[in-house]
Order: sequence, then C-alpha cells, then structure tokens
Amino acid sequence: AAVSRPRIVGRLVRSLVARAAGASTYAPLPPPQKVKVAVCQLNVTADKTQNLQTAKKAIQDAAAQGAKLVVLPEMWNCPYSNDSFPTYAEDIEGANSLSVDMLSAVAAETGVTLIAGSIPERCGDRLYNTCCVFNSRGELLAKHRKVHLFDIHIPGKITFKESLTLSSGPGPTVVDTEAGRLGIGICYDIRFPELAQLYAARGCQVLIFPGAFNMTTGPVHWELLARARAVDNQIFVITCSPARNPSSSYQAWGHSTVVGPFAEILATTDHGPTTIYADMDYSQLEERRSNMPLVLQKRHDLYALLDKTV
Ligand SMILES: O=C(O)CCC(=O)C(=O)O
Repeated sequence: AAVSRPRIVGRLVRSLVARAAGASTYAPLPPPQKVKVAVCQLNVTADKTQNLQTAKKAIQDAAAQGAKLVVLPEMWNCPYSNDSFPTYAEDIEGANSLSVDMLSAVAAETGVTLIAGSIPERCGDRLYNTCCVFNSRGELLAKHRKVHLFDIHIPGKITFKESLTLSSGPGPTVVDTEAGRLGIGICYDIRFPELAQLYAARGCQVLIFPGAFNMTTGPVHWELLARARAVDNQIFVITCSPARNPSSSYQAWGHSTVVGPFAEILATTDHGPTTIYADMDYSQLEERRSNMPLVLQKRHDLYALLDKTV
C-alpha cells in the first residue's frame, strides 16, 4: 500500500535547501563520507503505467544491492517530445500525482535518497521539466525545475525546442540529504559551467544531472561535459540517461556515468537498459583539493563567480 502523501507544501522542506552564499572557498562538507549510488538507465515507453513499474522495480533492485542514493533519468515517465509533455504532466504539488505517489512510497519502503530524474510538471498554466528529491522517509526535500531549456538547431541533425511547451525554472537547487549535499541540474543545465561552479562554491559534494542527450551531441559532448564539470570543480558528477528505445522518436544517447573528483570514470555503460553502481568516497574531495588547491590558486583579483541568487 502506498505511504499516505502529506500535503506536498509541508514536505517541501525548504529549510533543508542550502542557501549559503557563493563563497570563494568551499564550504565545510557534511557527513556521510561514503555513499553507494545506483544510476538507473531506464527503458522509457509511451505507456506511463509501465514506466512507473519499471522505475519502481529499478529503485527496489538498487536498494536490494545496497545503494543509498538512487538516480533516475530525465523524463522517465514519458517519451521525450513536446507532444508528450502536456499529456504526461502531473501537478507535483497536487494530491493526485501518480509519479510522486509512487516515488514517495518506494523511497520510504526502501530507505534510499531518491533523485527522481525528471517528469513534466504542470503548475497553473505552465509546464516545467522537474526533478524531485525524496529522503528515505519518502518526503519531498526539494524540486529542481530545469533552468536552461534545450533549444537547439543543428541543420540536418537535430532540432528541438523545449521552450515550445516548457518554462524555465527559477534557479539553482542545492539540497542536503542523507547521501550528502547535492547540486541538481537537468540535461542542458550541464552545459553551463557557472551553475556547477556555484554548486561547488556552496559545498556540494556531488552534481547530479538526469539527462537525455541525443545521437548527435551525445557521442561528442556527454562524457566530456560530465568530466569537465568534475575536473573544474574537483567534485563528483553523475549523469543518468534513459536507455535508447529503438521505437522512440527521440533516440537517447544512454551512457549514464559516474565521475570522480579527478575526472576519472567510476562507472559507465552503453545504451541498453541497466543500472550502474559506484562507491563515492567523499574524503577524496579533500584529498584532490589539497593535492591541487585550485580554489586557493584562483586569481580572485582578476575574476569572480557572481552568484545572483542570494
Ligand atoms: O545539450 C544537449 O546536447 C542535449 C540536451 C538535452 O537533450 C536536454 O536538455 O534535454
């Protein structure tokens, strides 16, 4: 039976969302020191009920393997298309969100911290591409609405305009969880280094990007961007894609990956449905940053990260 879903407003524990300033040195790191993460590269179909079942089983299996942090892909409950977003959208703040009910219940049942990829969110007359974060009691800790919409035109290759249906989110999302301090971005958000820098400056230990790159940009940019964000900020980076579904109009690149703070690949995969695991040791953050103290060596007299959100 589903865990009863208290009013989401009450569950959105905004006080847990770190609002610390974008300092020029890294903020102190909260516990724990080690976290096993599962990154679920789910097969996404046009059947929402099936997508929910697939996600639920993947989370349960990941928890049974000992994962404490579980990550789902971008748009895991619906096909990635502007036609689908309005149809599959749910009111996350409302009482009848099938996806949120399932996620909340399975997080509570398994006791994992759940970074629930993204789903199309309806709020009034707007739609957002939204990632929900649940704690091990199934409470919604935070939600990230994709900040940078995916509007691109590469002639003969790919044209996509999320802004036809979606609105962009208000800002960055830093969330303190039992699995550490996390900075959330969705797919295209990974292309903007300032967002990752801002998260690092606020003491995040891991940057998590549910995403669905494609067959044009995926092969060239997906891993490069994840490793670039990791090496620049000496931080863990997780990307989580849907599996490639041959019958889908949008061919996802797959290749979900976990990157360490030396930009080393800790776990990765090809494009099929699977779950990958990695053990993240947060003491490596201090080690890498003391071996190579980039944040101290920056020429703060020459340039600065301007955080306009505090
Ligand atoms: O940046 C890219 O190449 C792909 C981004 C994307 O697919 C998305 O933001 O959903």
